[in-house]
Amino acid sequence: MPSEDEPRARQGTSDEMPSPPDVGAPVVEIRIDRKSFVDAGSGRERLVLDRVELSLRRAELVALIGPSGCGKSTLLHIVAGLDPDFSGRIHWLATEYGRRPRLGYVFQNPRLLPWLTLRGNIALVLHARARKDGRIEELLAATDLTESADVHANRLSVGMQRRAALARAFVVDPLLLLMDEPFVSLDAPTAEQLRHLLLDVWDMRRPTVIFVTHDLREATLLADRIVFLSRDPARVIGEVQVGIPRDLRRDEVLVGARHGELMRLFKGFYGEDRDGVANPRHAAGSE
Ligand SMILES: Nc1ncnc2c1ncn2[C@@H]1O[C@H](COP(=O)(O)OP(=O)(O)OP(=O)(O)O)[C@@H](O)[C@H]1O
Repeated sequence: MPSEDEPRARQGTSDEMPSPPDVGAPVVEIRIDRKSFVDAGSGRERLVLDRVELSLRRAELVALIGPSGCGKSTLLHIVAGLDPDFSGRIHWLATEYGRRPRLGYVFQNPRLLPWLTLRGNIALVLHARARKDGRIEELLAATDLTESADVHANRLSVGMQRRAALARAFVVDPLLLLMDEPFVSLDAPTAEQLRHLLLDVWDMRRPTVIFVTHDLREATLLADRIVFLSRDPARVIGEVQVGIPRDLRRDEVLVGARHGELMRLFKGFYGEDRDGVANPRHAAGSE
């Protein structure tokens, strides 16, 4: 694993491949010079993110991998504007006056309001006019939830709640979608089904996506590019283009072979035990 003192390397070498042809102009340049938290116990300041730089392009899917607790969720929060307490700059390039664009956010926990129906949860994020323009029905159909639309959220299965969270994130037609381990702790077949569903729904509008995962195979299947973070503090220690053409992502043999190749890179960063990165708790059945 590269030591903290080594200069940050954009790794890839033999794994370097050009971006997919339909990846477009830059959407955002993320530069986090420093992000720290005050430790509640000791009262000391702890540096979590240190000089993290990353840019995302239109219609690009980027996976963020790093050790548990290294600061991945913190990074997403900063990009989403949920945590303004950092030094650096989130530079939006695809909107007028550099305004933050429409964002979708899929949290680890679906965070549905239990007293509302599934449709009500999705409608909640929309203006009144947009509730009537057919997009809710479109997303319900795309996520195979039409028949459950009037069921209260607390009566939905976990898999259905995750699908509803996807529908709610996509319904605002985001320019950028942030996802924090969206399929964590699902059983392996349900998680795989949802990954494919994500690709289908993504294909309808093709937003830029950045998602956190501990699962290298999930990153290989879904992402165009994988960014690897170190811990204490988190820095970008490498990135790689996955290089699987989008129309071949369902080819299990191809994905499996590329996963094997990328695993060598992964072990180079995190070592054999990969403690806290490919934690079985997070990456059920995939390593
Ligand atoms: N509000 C907060 N106050 C103090 N410390 C925090 C706060 N939020 C996060 N932290 C700490 O910052 C570090 C990074 O947390 P973060 O949740 O971003 O990590 P992560 O990489 O997403 O973790 P995981 O992979 O386990 O989900 C952790 O040590 C965490 O305890």
